[in-house]
Amino acid sequence: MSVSDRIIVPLDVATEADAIALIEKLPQVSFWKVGLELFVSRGSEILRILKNREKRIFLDLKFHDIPNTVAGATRAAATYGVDLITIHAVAGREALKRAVAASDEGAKAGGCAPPKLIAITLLTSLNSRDLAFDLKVPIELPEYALQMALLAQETGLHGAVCSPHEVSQLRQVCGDNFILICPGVRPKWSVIGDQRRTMTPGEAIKAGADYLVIGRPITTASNPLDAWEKICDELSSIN
Ligand SMILES: O=c1ccn([C@@H]2O[C@H](COP(=O)(O)O)[C@@H](O)[C@H]2O)c(=O)[nH]1
Repeated sequence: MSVSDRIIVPLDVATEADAIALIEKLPQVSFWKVGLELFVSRGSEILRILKNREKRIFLDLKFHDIPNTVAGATRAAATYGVDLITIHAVAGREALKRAVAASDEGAKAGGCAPPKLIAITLLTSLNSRDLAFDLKVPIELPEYALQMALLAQETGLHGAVCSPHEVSQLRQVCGDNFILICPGVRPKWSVIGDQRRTMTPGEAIKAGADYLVIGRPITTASNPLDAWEKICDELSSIN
């Protein structure tokens, strides 16, 4: 896989027209992420658009609900023939197990390959202080992220989303076949914004990430293609 195939760019926009404009500005991007904003505002049409253009799709709707609802949502999502689907690990063991079974059912119904199911460990917009004082979770953040990843692995999910800060430990414990995806990636020249656990693209890949999700540093740049190429150059120069 080339370095550019390891960068997933989110379509965090409100309309298909804005999404298509972005896709056309960045023809080299092979992997796009559809998240809550676009899916809630426009529904599944964007998935058809991306498939027609032979793009890979990360459907990042972060399901978090009771087991029956998570299973139903995963079954429906799996009918679209997307590559990756996210579920919050904190939905719990039963919800994760039910999602695994439902994903196969959905893919069968849709006549497509089943997606890889990816657990959210802890949002990259949260830091240790948020975890301890606001969420009242009494364990250290890296240990919490690891436990969420292990729960996902035990229940049959294929990978996890974590920040670049935890990825090396998760790689060591979960092994090479567990897909690790890192948002919270910021080139040195970009603005950090609402992300709290960040590293540069090179650092995140060196730490063990399979894929990087990089949005605003590319999508809000005055020239998105230049920003994308700068990041690809940084990644090509690491050994
Ligand atoms: O823990 C998480 C899980 C998902 N995301 C998503 O990734 C992108 C990041 O975009 P940036 O503009 O690079 O911050 C965004 O779509 C999030 O919904 C995440 O950031 N952290």
